[in-house]
Amino acid sequence: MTISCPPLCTSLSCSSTAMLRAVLTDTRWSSDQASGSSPLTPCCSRTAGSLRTAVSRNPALGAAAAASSTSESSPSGGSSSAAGSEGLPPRSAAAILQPPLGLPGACAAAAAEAPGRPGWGCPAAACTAPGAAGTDRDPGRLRQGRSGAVPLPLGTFPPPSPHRRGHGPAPGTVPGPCGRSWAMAAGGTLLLNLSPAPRGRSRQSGALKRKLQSPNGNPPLKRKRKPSINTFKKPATEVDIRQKESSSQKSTPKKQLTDNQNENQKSKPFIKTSSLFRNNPDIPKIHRKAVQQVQENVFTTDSFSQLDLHPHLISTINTVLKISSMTSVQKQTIPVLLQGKDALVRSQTGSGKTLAYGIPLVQSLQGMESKIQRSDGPYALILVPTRELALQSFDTMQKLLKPFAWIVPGVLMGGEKRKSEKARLRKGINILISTPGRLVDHIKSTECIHFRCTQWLIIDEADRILDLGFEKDVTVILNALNAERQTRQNVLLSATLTEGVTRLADISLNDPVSISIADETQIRPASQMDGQASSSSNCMEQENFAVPEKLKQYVMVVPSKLRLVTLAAFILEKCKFEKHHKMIIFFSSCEQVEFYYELLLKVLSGGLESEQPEHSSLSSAHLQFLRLHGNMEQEERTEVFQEFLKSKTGILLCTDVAARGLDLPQVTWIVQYNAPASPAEYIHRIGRTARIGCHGNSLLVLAPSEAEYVSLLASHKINVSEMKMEKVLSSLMKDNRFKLHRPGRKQSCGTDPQEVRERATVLQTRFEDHVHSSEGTVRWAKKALQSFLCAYTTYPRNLKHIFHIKSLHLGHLAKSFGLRDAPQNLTAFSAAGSKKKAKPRPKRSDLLKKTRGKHCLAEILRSEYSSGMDTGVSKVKKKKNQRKPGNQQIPT
Ligand SMILES: Nc1ncnc2c1ncn2[C@@H]1O[C@H](COP(=O)(O)OP(=O)(O)OP(=O)(O)O)[C@@H](O)[C@H]1O
Repeated sequence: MTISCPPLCTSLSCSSTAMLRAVLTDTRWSSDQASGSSPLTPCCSRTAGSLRTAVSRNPALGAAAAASSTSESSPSGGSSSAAGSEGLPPRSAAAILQPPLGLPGACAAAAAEAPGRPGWGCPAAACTAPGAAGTDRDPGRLRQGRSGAVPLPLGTFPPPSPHRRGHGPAPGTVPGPCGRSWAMAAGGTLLLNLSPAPRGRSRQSGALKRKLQSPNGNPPLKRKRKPSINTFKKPATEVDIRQKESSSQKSTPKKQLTDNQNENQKSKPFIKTSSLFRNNPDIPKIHRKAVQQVQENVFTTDSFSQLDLHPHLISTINTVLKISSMTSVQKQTIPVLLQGKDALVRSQTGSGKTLAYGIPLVQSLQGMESKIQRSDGPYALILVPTRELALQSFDTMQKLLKPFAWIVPGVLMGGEKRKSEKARLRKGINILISTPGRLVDHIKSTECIHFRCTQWLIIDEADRILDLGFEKDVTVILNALNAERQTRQNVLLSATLTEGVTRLADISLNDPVSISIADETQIRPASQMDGQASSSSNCMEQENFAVPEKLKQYVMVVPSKLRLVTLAAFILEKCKFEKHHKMIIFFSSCEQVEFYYELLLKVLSGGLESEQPEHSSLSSAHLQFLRLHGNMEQEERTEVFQEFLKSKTGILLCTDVAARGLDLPQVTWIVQYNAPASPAEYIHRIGRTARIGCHGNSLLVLAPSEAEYVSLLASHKINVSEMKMEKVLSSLMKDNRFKLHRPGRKQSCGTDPQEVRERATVLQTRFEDHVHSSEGTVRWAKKALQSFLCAYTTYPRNLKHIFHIKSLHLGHLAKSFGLRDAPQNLTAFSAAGSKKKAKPRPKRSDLLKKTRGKHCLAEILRSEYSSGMDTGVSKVKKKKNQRKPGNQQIPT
């Protein structure tokens, strides 16, 4: 069978598509040609490069970070910590990560504007782009800024900066564009401080700013507090917290304090605990259109025996897999594939797509005229994006092949010794399941691998395989297949077949049948598809994905400072007090997973109880934490996967490595602690629960500045209900480990909001105490925070208005990593040991060439899915002592 490709479509601008087309028309595409064309790589390079350059070249980072700190624990008098939350306008994380004003070439919003995805705008262009206007690197703004303060009529408020939505103004100030403050001056005139604040004059301008913020001309209270000598050494006691809380309750607004009152404050004992509940941005009202979700009928009443299948195969399905009737996608897909046709299959998560291709594959292979020999090599190639999914698919194929023992399945997935994989390939594998990276590695280095008999190519999670920068790998694989055999049956599957896949399908599938369970016309023959090519791609552009019927979706808007305690309260509520829950929590980077795993384990699971024997009777022994991410040793990764697969309860902290395809039974809650990069990824993450007709729940945690994400989901017909943070926090009332002991206080009943806050503060203090218990843990927290910021810059351009690094408040964020202050040395990890002088910002073309910067971000994204051969990323070793935060080696 020859794959006939349609004439070259001019609308296919994507280079990868062109590559693939060339491959599929049997033009041999050299890997050299292919190598430069992955759009992801240069963008990663650019983003990470920009970030690294910005961070490492900015000598003022420490000062900038200090200015954004929010903790009350730091000494005041000119020290860092007061500014962020207690009076001065918050400094965004972008400011910390960006080059200083006035440096050559520092015009662009380096970190913030630098994209990590194909098609993102060039950083140089960003200085004139609307998104960049209003930053303090905007040349236009600078010129304007030199004119100094601009009086506005009374009551005239400046328009809020698009990137500071939801941040409430500090007392006496209104945050303005460019991260500057609008101050209420005497006489009721609003003054905009537009001075660009050159570095040498920052103290002066800071003083001016403080004066402007204080109506009586006095510097704000924070600046007048007496510094503590023993800032971080003495752990906070509950008495400290109580005093802190009561003083904060009684205190009048800062701007109304007289000097006398300030003196009183000075005499109070130093309090180390942060003010979790003050100066948080308002939680915006969630406006969401009630949308009709796309829903599919998962089940049919038709049994497998209605199909023309081998009786042993039917009995295996019934007895080994314990399945009797077909799901909709199976009913639609199996007959099509049995007819030898190509197919493009879309059906909701957990609807049985694996068997939809597995059953016809086994049926066709077992019935081949000349019996399959092991030495024939692969008859079928199944590509999947992750190792765990490879293992899972292998497991399913093994079960299906039970009665047909002469057909040998095998898996190549990285992380295993290449030698043993080669030996297995030499012996012969008839159904080869692999991740693309690992297969390419073998194509290049294993002589015995061949595809002379390969008649099936199945790409599961096809959209993911393409958008992860695997195009190059897929190109190499298709080249290898085409070189040895021209005819093949091709199948692409996913719950979210996006536009990119449709383009690939147009060129890679031969007269395919498009099967989409949610569509009204569920099966469209290839002939109809040809005539409707454009409408088909329009349908994909719309990207309305089906959501399992019994899945309840929630969203919770939580200010950055409160994220960690709220997550902890949620875990306690579901997994300790309600019990019988099995939960998956998604984070945006491997470092965060490692960090939060240790932290939650220590603080919630009673790891600290040895240090606090009085609480040992309140052990949370039921909480079983596990973690899974791409930087773990494969052996441990498999162990964790198997353990979570079999367990009935537990909490798995993971990256998107677990987002696709994994069928983990009895998962009741999916928590997305960091929002996914696209609605498609949202669908896959939540799809780890409510599978095959079961019930399930999901919770998406958003910052106030990210609340608009809800509308975005609604535009894809995804409905979420709001869950209130206060309600989640109130579950801390059930855990007396976090009770603040006040002498003479009666046992409270119900949920006194003040007591909830006290308990949240106690819990936050526990987190902070643990993080600050050693230098290693502090460094680890900073590294996790840095990786979060790095990942934050990779949101695609069309989501930048929601997830913009400029919207983040570094000091507040630091709290959610258990840090008492905004970190002052985020450069440490990228510039450690480097004594190079600050260089002018490299040109974009240079950034594209640089590989060092590329590694940072590319590894964050790709290490999750790598072949396991050559990442160069520091692996999390299995040995216990190497996992201890204190022993953590920070890669430079
Ligand atoms: N006909 C059926 N009846 C009952 N259960 C089934 C049937 N077919 C498959 N299953 C079970 O449904 C679960 C989900 O199947 P599968 O993993 O293939 O879903 P999927 O559609 O590939 O999901 P995802 O899109 O997340 O990859 C599995 O546990 C599988 O054993």
